[in-house]
Amino acid sequence: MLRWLTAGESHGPALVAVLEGLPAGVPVTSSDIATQLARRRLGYGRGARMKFEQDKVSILGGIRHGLSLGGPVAIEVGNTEWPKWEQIMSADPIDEDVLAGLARNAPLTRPRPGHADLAGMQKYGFADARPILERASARETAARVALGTVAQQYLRAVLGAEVVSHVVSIGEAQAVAGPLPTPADRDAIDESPVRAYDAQSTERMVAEIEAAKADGDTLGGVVEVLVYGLPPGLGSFVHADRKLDARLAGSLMSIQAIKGVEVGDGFLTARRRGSAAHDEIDPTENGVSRRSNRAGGIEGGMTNGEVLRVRAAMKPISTVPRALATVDVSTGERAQAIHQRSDVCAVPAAGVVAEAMVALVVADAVTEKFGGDSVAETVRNVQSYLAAIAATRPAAPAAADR
Ligand SMILES: Cc1cc2nc3c(=O)[nH]c(=O)nc-3n(C[C@H](O)[C@H](O)[C@H](O)COP(=O)(O)O)c2cc1C
Ligand SMILES: C=C(O[C@@H]1CC(C(=O)O)=C[C@@H](OP(=O)(O)O)[C@H]1O)C(=O)O
Repeated sequence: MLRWLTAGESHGPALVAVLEGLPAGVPVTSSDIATQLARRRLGYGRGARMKFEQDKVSILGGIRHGLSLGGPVAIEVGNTEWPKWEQIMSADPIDEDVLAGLARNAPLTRPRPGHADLAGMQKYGFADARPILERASARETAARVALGTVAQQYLRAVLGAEVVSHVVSIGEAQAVAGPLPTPADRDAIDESPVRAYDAQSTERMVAEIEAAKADGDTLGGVVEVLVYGLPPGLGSFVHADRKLDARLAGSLMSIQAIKGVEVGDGFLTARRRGSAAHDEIDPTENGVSRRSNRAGGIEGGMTNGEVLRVRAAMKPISTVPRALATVDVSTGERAQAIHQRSDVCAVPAAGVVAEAMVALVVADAVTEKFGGDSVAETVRNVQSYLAAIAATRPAAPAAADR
């Protein structure tokens, strides 16, 4: 079993992340993590903060000389913005007069519709949105991406599995239909400013973001995550909390601003007849083959050996420059919601975060199925299972379209 936790605020000194349950021998370096964190920062439509802030990675425990030790892995992602916020976000009490003199510390009393502000202020008893937005902020996703990097390294080491993501739509700009991207397409996707798979979609999505920005508006969209190289049988049908599709949906939905999740063809499948909804199976000389992968690689809460395919829908950013109507909680009067700087669209970044969440959930399911205190032991267990099911394994994953 893998367990993980993050802590830290958006403008605090650092985010911290802990991953427990990882076997010994997984290759991980701080530069692997920094590379993934840099991918999360990219993307057309992100706000000013992405340009001037850096993610400062330190591995604090669980790794020695580039390999995991079997104990909890602890990672710190420093917020380089911290010096500007040191007094406002100080853990220790600060002199009231000093605080009162800081313009940035003025209470935020005009909650943004769509953000955590108002319900959070009510729930935790604050008259200021600052203590709410600091933790609700998607800054926390940097810690998730750090953990996801470790999970991806584990999946690669024990199964040779690879996680890929791309942006399917931004606002009304939808990617053109075509074959699914593979791990070989990863660099090309990252070179697209919106992390779309083809140049034509990139151009339309960039134009969509530019139009929203010019209108003082924001945008959401849909990302897709694919995992190549998974064996059949991860997850289970036997109980609600062991179903892999349910676990993937929950973890994707836990990403800030994600409001919908699809497994395989998802909502489209609901419109089809049964004869056109499933993936027919043929025997082959060395295993089986499926004619399609509409199920997205999951049947009965378990992987079936096809490419795992899930989508997550992100709502538009709620800090809308053309500010939305709200109430000033200090006066009870009508007001316009807080707006300072903000992202116009963070869908490309959300795809990188979604990769991390999928990697963590799948890695957890792999530890359950194959156990092992070291990578070598897990690999032995994987090999023995694969040999036992050789006759009914997919010989080659079915082709599917985006
Ligand atoms: C990568 C990423 C960046 C985000 N950037 C912003 C932002 O700049 N401004 C904003 O208001 N919301 C942003 N959000 C969304 C908010 O964090 C989110 O809407 C808020 O925490 C409320 O949670 P909910 O939308 O899940 O209900 C971002 C989300 C992600 C995943
Ligand atoms: C800092 C990050 O994202 C932040 C997520 C976020 C939000 O409300 O979720 C709001 C913005 O922060 P600020 O209000 O300080 O400009 C984003 O920049 C990050 O992703 O590293």
